[in-house]
Amino acid sequence: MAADASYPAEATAVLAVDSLRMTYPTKTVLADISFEVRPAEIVCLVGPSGIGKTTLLRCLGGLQIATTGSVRTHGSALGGTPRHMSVVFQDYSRSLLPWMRVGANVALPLRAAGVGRSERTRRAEQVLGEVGLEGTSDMYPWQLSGGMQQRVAIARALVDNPRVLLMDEPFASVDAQTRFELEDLTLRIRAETGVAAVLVTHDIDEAVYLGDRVLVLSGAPATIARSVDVDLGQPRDQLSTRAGHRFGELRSEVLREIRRY
Ligand SMILES: Nc1ncnc2c1ncn2[C@@H]1O[C@H](COP(=O)(O)OP(=O)(O)OP(=O)(O)O)[C@@H](O)[C@H]1O
Repeated sequence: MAADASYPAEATAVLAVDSLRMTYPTKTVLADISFEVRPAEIVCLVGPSGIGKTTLLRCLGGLQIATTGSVRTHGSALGGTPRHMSVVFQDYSRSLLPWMRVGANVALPLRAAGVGRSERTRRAEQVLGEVGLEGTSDMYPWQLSGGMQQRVAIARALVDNPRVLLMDEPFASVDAQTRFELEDLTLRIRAETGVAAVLVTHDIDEAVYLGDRVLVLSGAPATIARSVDVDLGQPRDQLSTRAGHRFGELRSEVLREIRRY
């Protein structure tokens, strides 16, 4: 796995969550959540529906403020979503702006950061190429397939060279074949850029296939019931990795933990 050479040597975690607790007016959803994410690591979050996965991801991204506890990135406390962090949501049709062309959609974070037009255009073209969408800059998102639109959303998340990607069920709205392609795209991007990712998924096989670690949330309020190290090595392959004995063991381990509650 490619570690990021530009990452400060003294820092060991791109994200450090300590004793996080989240209480909504009606109930406490998360309690005492602590974990770290290292540079270039993919951590998958799984757990039953309604357990608090999205809530946790929103707290990690500074989109929601935890009731108590802390989220630190590069050693500093979060105050909103930092520039080196990007979020990819499940619903690409709502996250892309339909009145803007693909290139402009991808370049949005750079525009917000005050990057000039020619550099924005250059970088958007480059990152569209990296996700396999060269030549689509002048199209509108609605002229592309669902899988292509999610690639545009991933390109936009990558355009400003993030150190952490937060992904909330990013492949749940595409067909099975496209899902495999986007999973492999995520692994390739991580290998090439050293970006770390926290990915929420309902699909246990996907969590094991993509993750270096799978965190299982359970209970009410939810805690991390189990952290499973995925010792499958890299690179992974949709056919041979998933058919392997160890893959089956890891999948069973995660499933057992989810079913326990
Ligand atoms: N803004 C809010 N105000 C009050 N309760 C909320 C709010 N957002 C989420 N909740 C509640 O918090 C709990 C966790 O929701 P969350 O969406 O984080 O779960 P999840 O594990 O991501 O669910 P799913 O897997 O179905 O997407 C749910 O009971 C939900 O109703």
